[in-house]
Amino acid sequence: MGGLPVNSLATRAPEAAAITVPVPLGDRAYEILVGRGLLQGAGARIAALGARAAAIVTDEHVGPLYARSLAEALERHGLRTATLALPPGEATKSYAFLEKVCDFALEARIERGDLVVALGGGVVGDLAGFAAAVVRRGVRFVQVPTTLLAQVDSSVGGKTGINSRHGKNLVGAFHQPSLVLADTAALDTLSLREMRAGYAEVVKYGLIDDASFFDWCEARWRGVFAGGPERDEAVARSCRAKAAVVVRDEREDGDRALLNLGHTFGHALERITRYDSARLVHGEGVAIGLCLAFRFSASLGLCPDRDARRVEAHLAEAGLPTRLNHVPGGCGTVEELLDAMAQDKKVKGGALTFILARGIGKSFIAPGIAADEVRSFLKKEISAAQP
Ligand SMILES: NC(=O)c1ccc[n+]([C@@H]2O[C@H](COP(=O)([O-])OP(=O)(O)OC[C@H]3O[C@@H](n4cnc5c(N)ncnc54)[C@H](O)[C@@H]3O)[C@@H](O)[C@H]2O)c1
Ligand SMILES: O=C(O)C(=O)C[C@@H](O)[C@H](O)[C@H](O)COP(=O)(O)O
Ligand SMILES: [Zn+2]
Repeated sequence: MGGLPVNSLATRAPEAAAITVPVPLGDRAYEILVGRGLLQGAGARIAALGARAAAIVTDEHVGPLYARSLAEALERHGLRTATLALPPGEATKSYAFLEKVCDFALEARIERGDLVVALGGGVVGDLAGFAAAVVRRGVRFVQVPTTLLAQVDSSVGGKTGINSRHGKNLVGAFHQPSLVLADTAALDTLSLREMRAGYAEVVKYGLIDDASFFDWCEARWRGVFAGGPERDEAVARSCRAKAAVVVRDEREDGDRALLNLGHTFGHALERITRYDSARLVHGEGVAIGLCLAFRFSASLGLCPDRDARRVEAHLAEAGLPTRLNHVPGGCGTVEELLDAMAQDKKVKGGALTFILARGIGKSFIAPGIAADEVRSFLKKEISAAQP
């Protein structure tokens, strides 16, 4: 990783005050720190965990921007470091790259008391977190999320894993990080497409159970994108919402499934587009999935049409795809979509579980949804999309 990092820590403003969101999970409790410029103090904060070495896992976009300065900061605090930069994109969440990350951590002599540090988006976080869960049957890890999606969602809660040809995230483990450091200034270098994708997961929290947060999103979303105080507020509010769910149901025996709102459809679309980030990224699948979940709820007579329209209008206003015909290269057939959904982790006794809504902020878990209900809804969605 040659050359000067574009966002060298040396050129940054002094460390800003952090908003702290606690995740009180007993002996695995940890803190999420949110703030502009937090990477500046990352060396001290990570060193305080007491490790002697850190294996930094990043990708080839994020590495040149932030990895060298993070490694130097850790080394200044006495940690030995090694850095691995992986190809960016969803296809990297695979068996092949899991092996590479595990071997890298072992070659770096990462012991159980040491750290894997995931520096990047959700792809790096899920993959490196899973490697940390299985190397030596579990080493500690730190999340340093650098996308909006990773800061508001994937870095929190301990779901780690990779994709399989059978479906999304089908191989993985629950493994909580020891610390999450979300420097919201890191989002200044993120593409607009990826900001939008992450924003879909922000909106999701409002739709699940916080209508006033959805109102706030409608009024303030431009500040989140522009990097105003709204950005830190959106990240912190999202983390608080997610932490509250994770603390009451860490392993998704119940309520945690609410965080899957929009994902039954979204994950099916990711599989159909073969995890090709050029066609569809996770947050875009979630945006379409949120709209479908609301329209499906409305079609079942559960949710007012006007709420479904409001969800779609807001996501479209923020530049996100909202319909099946917005998937570049096509969304597949109804049967292909149903086939992909059949591998969803919420399936029970062969029947689909959906997260549906009675309105904005009124989502609920709906088990036992008949495939025929979904089939006729998808047929209507696809035929409505035909020119
Ligand atoms: N574990 C969970 O609870 C959870 C939650 C939500 C999503 N996910 C997973 O997260 C993944 C998606 O994560 P993502 O949206 O962060 O995608 P990503 O990790 O692919 O990152 C998106 C792109 O942005 C680039 N990038 C990252 N940070 C950057 C920065 N600061 N500046 C410039 N470029 C930057 C990356 O290189 C990549 O090209 C999916 O695999 C999804 O399944 C997991
Ligand atoms: O943390 C959770 O729980 C979520 O469901 C958050 C989702 O945004 C995320 O995409 C998660 O990876 C999906 O989990 P999965 O169990 O459906 O694979
Ligand atoms: Zn998600």
